[in-house]
Amino acid sequence: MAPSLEDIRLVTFDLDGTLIDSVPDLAVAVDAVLTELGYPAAGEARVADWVGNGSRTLVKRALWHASGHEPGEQALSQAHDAFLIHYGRAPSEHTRVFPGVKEALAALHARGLTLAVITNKPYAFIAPILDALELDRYFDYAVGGDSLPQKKPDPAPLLHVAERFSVPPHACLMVGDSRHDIEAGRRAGFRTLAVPYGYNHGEPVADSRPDFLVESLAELV
Ligand SMILES: O=C(O)COP(=O)(O)O
Ligand SMILES: [Mg+2]
Repeated sequence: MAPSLEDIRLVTFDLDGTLIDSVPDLAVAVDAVLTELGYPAAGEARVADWVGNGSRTLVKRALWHASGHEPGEQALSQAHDAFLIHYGRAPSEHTRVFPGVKEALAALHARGLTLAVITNKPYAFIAPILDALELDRYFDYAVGGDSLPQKKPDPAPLLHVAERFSVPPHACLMVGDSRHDIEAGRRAGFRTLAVPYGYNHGEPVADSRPDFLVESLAELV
């Protein structure tokens, strides 16, 4: 049964793994960094396991896997800078919108709900990607992983958006693909909805007990 959104006024969406399949472009950038450092490419399947805690953590996991030890802060910073340059060159070339997403966003937007993106991805990449995939028109606001001192699973980015639009948390819904999204939503007092098709680190998102679970966001229409 489709979740009832009757008293929901604000919907916040995770980006990577929920709205967009971004791993193909993330993997190109990660693999470019690894290759420059003389390591073998990691490939999309591994990169998908490493996404979700922000770009610095993504690069840290890639270096750790390649070298067999935890990278030092300086080496990590250099590799992360290189990643940002590579990813910034083509952040949406092979990235696709998941099925059902556009229909759901269009329908919710038409109903007059406020829609926002809350991702752990750096803020600078959000607008270029949303523009290129023609999703920008649906969103009123976006928060990146570097917009505030805290990122998901901390509830702060969610509470920031609720406050920005003066909507009480119980009238807000967080939509995501991973435990971090559901945990952030629960801690913020939002209702939570999960999709099972994203990047959830081998841990079914149902295990984090979202209020709703849908196979596709088309079920929201
Ligand atoms: O880890 C990232 O860079 C982004 O992940 P998110 O959009 O799923 O929050
Ligand atoms: Mg995600």
